[in-house]
Amino acid sequence: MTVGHNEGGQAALETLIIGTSPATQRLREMIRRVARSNASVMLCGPSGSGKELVARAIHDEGVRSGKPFAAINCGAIPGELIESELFGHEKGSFTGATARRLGHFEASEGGTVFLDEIGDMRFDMQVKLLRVLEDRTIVRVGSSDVRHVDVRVISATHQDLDAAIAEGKFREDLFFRLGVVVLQVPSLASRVEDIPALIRHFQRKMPGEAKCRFDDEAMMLLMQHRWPGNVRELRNFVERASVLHGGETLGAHDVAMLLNPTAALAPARAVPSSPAPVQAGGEEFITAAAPHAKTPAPGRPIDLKREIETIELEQIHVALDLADGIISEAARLLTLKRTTLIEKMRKYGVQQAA
Ligand SMILES: Nc1ncnc2c1ncn2[C@@H]1O[C@H](COP(=O)(O)OP(=O)(O)OP(=O)(O)O)[C@@H](O)[C@H]1O
Repeated sequence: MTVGHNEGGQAALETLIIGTSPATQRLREMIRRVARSNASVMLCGPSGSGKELVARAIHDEGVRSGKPFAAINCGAIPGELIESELFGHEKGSFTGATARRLGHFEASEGGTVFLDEIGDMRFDMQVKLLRVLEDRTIVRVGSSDVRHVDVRVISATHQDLDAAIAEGKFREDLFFRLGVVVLQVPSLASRVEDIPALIRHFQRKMPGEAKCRFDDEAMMLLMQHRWPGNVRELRNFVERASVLHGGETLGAHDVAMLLNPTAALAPARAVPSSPAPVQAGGEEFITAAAPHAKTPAPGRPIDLKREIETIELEQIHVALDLADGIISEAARLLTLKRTTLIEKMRKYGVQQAA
């Protein structure tokens, strides 16, 4: 469960939402506009794209900034507890309710409640939330007193709520109430120009770690990666790179390895997840999965040569690990001539084991 309270903190939007891509500039502009109003905002976007950060930014930029901000992950709270989490309960209202407890709506009076993963909210709870949005009142569990609350509601989802509405799992009237303004938070793949600035930002936030640098090819590879985990994945990548390569300048092959950390665990991990060994020309070899052969994002060009080189480099590392660095053995696994493998290793700057 994610619950956080923030008593203000007026960071400039540019230092909070990092990036200069057109998509990020538009997003900041929308944040400024909605922050001036009190309207309910629904944030849509893939996991790790920064929806919670945007919710905090809307709160911090608006008149409620000095008041509490509570973030609640609706998907992480058991269905039977969510009502009490949000609206509170009276002592003895259910087993375990040993004392009266304020819910987040009352505790955040004057501020903002951020309901993350709203698509996971149970249908019966959706009805109760709708009443809060319509009347601005809550009723604690075990009480009949109706209490007025002054709270702004921001919600977020990475799910297709249209489909959930069509299947009868999400109330359409609640959707309209929650999404007076619907903001799309873009995926990282659709704003790759932000990547260098985001890397610097995350490096600054890791004061204990020596920074690593990325050469031009490494940066190009980072900008071509699909980032299925979005900014969260990039943050984890920067952390991994700093821990393993602090103070170094990384090239494309280092980045390829860091982007696919399980390859470094071969043979213990990479091989079992690969398809079973197959026989070809009387020789057994491993058909390794192609971890970077991903579905392209709609409308984005694919640099096929670079994709293939990334996969090739990863598989060279996997084979070398499997072969304990013995090049002739790695070449056999890759069904390459030894000299061809050495040529490829030179091309990618892969060191031969001492
Ligand atoms: N534009 C940005 N500038 C700086 N940091 C960012 C940006 N976007 C996202 N982040 C960081 O990326 C991480 C993931 O963001 P966040 O938790 O807000 O994503 P989310 O969309 O709410 O994810 P989920 O759907 O899984 O809850 C956080 O550490 C957040 O601070």
